[in-house]
Parts: sequence; C-alpha cells; structure tokens
Amino acid sequence: MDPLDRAFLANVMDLMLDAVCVVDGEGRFVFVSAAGERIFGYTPQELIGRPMIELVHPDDRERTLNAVAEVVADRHLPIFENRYLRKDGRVVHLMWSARWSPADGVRVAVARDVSARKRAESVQAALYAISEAAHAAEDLMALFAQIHRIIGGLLPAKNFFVALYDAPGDWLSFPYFVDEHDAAPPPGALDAETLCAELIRSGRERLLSRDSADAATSAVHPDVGRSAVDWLGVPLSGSQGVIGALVLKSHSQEVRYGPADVELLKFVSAQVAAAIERKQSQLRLLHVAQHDALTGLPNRSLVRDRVATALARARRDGAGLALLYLDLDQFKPVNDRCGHAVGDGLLQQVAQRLKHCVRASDTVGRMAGDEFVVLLSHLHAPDDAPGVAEKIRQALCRPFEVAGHTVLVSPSIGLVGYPAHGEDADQLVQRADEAMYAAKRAGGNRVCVAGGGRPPGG
Ligand SMILES: Nc1nc2c(ncn2[C@@H]2O[C@H](COP(=O)(O)OP(=O)(O)OP(=O)(O)O)[C@@H](O)[C@H]2O)c(=O)[nH]1
Repeated sequence: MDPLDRAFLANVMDLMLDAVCVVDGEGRFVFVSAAGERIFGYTPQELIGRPMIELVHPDDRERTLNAVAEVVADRHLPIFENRYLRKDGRVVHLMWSARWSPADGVRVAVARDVSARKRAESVQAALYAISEAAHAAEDLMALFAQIHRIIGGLLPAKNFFVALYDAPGDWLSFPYFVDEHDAAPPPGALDAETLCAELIRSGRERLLSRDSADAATSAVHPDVGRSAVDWLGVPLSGSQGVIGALVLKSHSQEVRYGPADVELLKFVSAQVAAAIERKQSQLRLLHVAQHDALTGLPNRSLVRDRVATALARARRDGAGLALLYLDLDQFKPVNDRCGHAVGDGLLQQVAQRLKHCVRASDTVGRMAGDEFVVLLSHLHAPDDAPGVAEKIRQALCRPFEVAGHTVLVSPSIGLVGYPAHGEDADQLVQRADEAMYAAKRAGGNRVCVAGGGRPPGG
C-alpha cells in the first residue's frame, strides 16, 4: 500500500483525535475532519460553508481575527488558544496550529480540545480563590458573594443560595439567596421533605429535574421554586459534620445541569465548607476579643472604634453625636449585701435596660466594672441627647429583680457632644468620664454635661 495514497491518508485523518479544518479566504469552512464533530458537536456537513468566526466565543472573536490576519500574512503564529461554542451551547477550549496555503488560497488549521486541562486549571484557581476569600472577606455575607462569583466562573450560577444549619438548635437558615424568580424560604427547623433537609441529613449531593422520570414520585421537594427546571444541591461538609448546603437552580431549558456539574460542585463544596468554618471561627474570636463576656456588650476597645467611626461620619455628614458615660451609684454594697452573683445579674439587667433606651444603630458598651458608655449617633438635634440621658437615668432608678432580691441603684451620667466638647474619640471619652465624676461629686443620680452645662451640639 502506498502510504501517500489519498484514501489511506483520509483514513488516517478520520482516526485523529485532533480536528483538521480548512478555511477559505472568506473565512468559511471548506473541510472538517471527522474529529470536528466530537469537538464542535456539528457534523462536518453542518459546518461546511459556515463562517468560522460564528462559532468562536464572542469574547474571543477579536483576537481570533487578529491571529487569522497573522496566519494569512504568512507570519509565524505560535500556538494559539481560544474558545468555541458547541452546538449544545457548551464552551470548548481549543488549542490551534495553523498555516496559510497561498497556492490553494486556504488556511489549514489543526484544533486540539484542551477543555479538560482548562477546566482543571479553573477548578484549581477557584479552590485557591475560595480559600483566599475566607481571609479577605469582611463578613460572612461578603464571603458568600465571593463564593457565588467564583462558582459562577465554573458553571452557570445565576440562581444560587447558601443554607446554613445549626445542629444544636436544629435551625436551618438561608443567609445568602440570589434568584431570578423566588424569594428565600423562611428559616426553620430541618423540614423532613425538602431538598436542603435531604442534603444535610444524608450528606449526599442531589440533582432534581422537573422532567425526570422520578420527579413526580420523589419524596424530596425543592425548598422553593417549584417552577424551576433543575435543582442541583450539595451538602457543605465541615470538620464537625454537615454545616449547610449549596444549591444552584435553573429556570430555563437552556441551562441544564448534568452529572459533570454535580461532581464539580461537590468537589468545590469541601473548600467552601472549610472557608465558611474558617470565617465563622475568625468572627467568633473577633467577637470574643471585642465584647464583654458578662453582658455581651462591646468592650472598651470596640467602643473606642465605634466612637472613632461615628466621629468620621459626623464630620462628613455634619450630623450630631453624643456620648454618655455612666457609673452606677452604690453598686459595691449590692455585691457586699447580696453576693457577687447578684451583682453580675444586676449588671446584665442594666445592659438590657440601656439597650432598650436607645436605637439599634446606637452603641451601648461596658468600659469596666459598673461603668457603661452609650454612643448616640445620627442625632437630629443637639437637645435630643439630654432627653435620652434623662430617660436612661429614670430607667435605671426603677427597682431590679435579681435572683429573688429587689435591688435599687441609680446612675451618675456624664454627657458630651461633638463638636462642642472634643474633636477626637479619646478626648470625648475622657471628657465624658470627667463629667460623670462631676455628677458623682454632686451627689449622684444625675446627668452632668461636660464644661458645666453647655448643650452638647452647640
Ligand atoms: N458583681 C460584679 N461586680 C463587679 C464586676 N466588676 C466590678 N465589680 C465591682 O463593682 C464595684 C465598682 O466599684 P465602685 O464604682 O467604686 O462602687 P460603687 O459602690 O458603685 O461606688 P460609687 O460609684 O462611688 O457609688 C466594685 O466593688 C467591684 O468589685 C463584675 O463583673 N461583677
């Protein structure tokens, strides 16, 4: 047999895993070898006569045309990579070598499908990005948004939610929920028949399809969005067990999930669970470092940060701000008469009463023993602060019931305002403390404004 025989060469070409493509001067396919069907999803007959550029991923078209110009100009083209869109809508990554044939007026190119390598590279990059996000994200919501963006780079993720499960409290919540049509389900106990409950209880991934044979009889129902086409869910398996689930949903026939997507999401989910656990433990440590263990209130260092932040905002917006420094009068006798545990209980109840007297956007903090601070931000009028201080004084004068003891105390309160009494956080805290001592020297159970009574905002 003549190894250069045309039929023999054609036979060899059909066996090749790479696709041989011949494109004319106008950029239309004139020949595609058999491997083209596997790579592009179109038969060679469907491709002949079609402009090559139509199949190129829109984002890669410009640089592909630039590369074609290089080939036609007979300049050396190093190995070139771009993305094509297959007939089924999926993206295929190709690596090309090409040459212009002036005698025939065509260019001959050989394409190799490198999607598997590209996918592996993207997954590696995604795993790294998720682990980085656990350090960089400010809070859990920022982390979830980053994870959503990273997973969206691997597979369609327009509709994506994170469910978290608190096993000791048997409580399932949906802290991150992005969906074209549905709203997040309400939090609640682990419901027996929902997809999330199934993922968390079984610790196994699940792909539900509306049109699948077992859909009607399945015991598992989507948590939300019964109108969707596919639900792809994976459990988040942490170091201590399943901590939640990730769910992707498709509302359109154009986006369908398959076994490869299940495997990919499952693979990535281990890193996601680790990132969430790491962020949760960082946040827990930060909370411990910034809060008082007895009352749960912000401690001295967090109060100082809050005052500095509120000051920066007040300077920018021209809004008012006031700071109250409180010390309980005759607290020591409570400890001495009723015991330390009652003293502790009293401090906890004082913290609660203080919080009830102000808005959620204000800060109540514990500075030490029986000393508290209240930061009033966004004051509409400077005169509002003395009113709040008086309300607090009255609230703390009402009797407390602590472990069978009726306890009576009163507060001495020092009041300062920005900009009247100071420019920076330390100065304001110190002047409020001094005003509190002035109230104490005057007999306690009263409010003293720093500097002898000027209105704080003036
Ligand atoms: N139970 C309890 N007592 C505390 C805690 N921290 C500090 N103390 C006590 O709180 C008291 C605070 O002291 P002072 O403010 O001087 O006592 P006071 O009787 O209120 O004195 P005046 O403020 O001058 O009226 C001390 O007896 C501390 O031992 C705590 O976490 N729990």
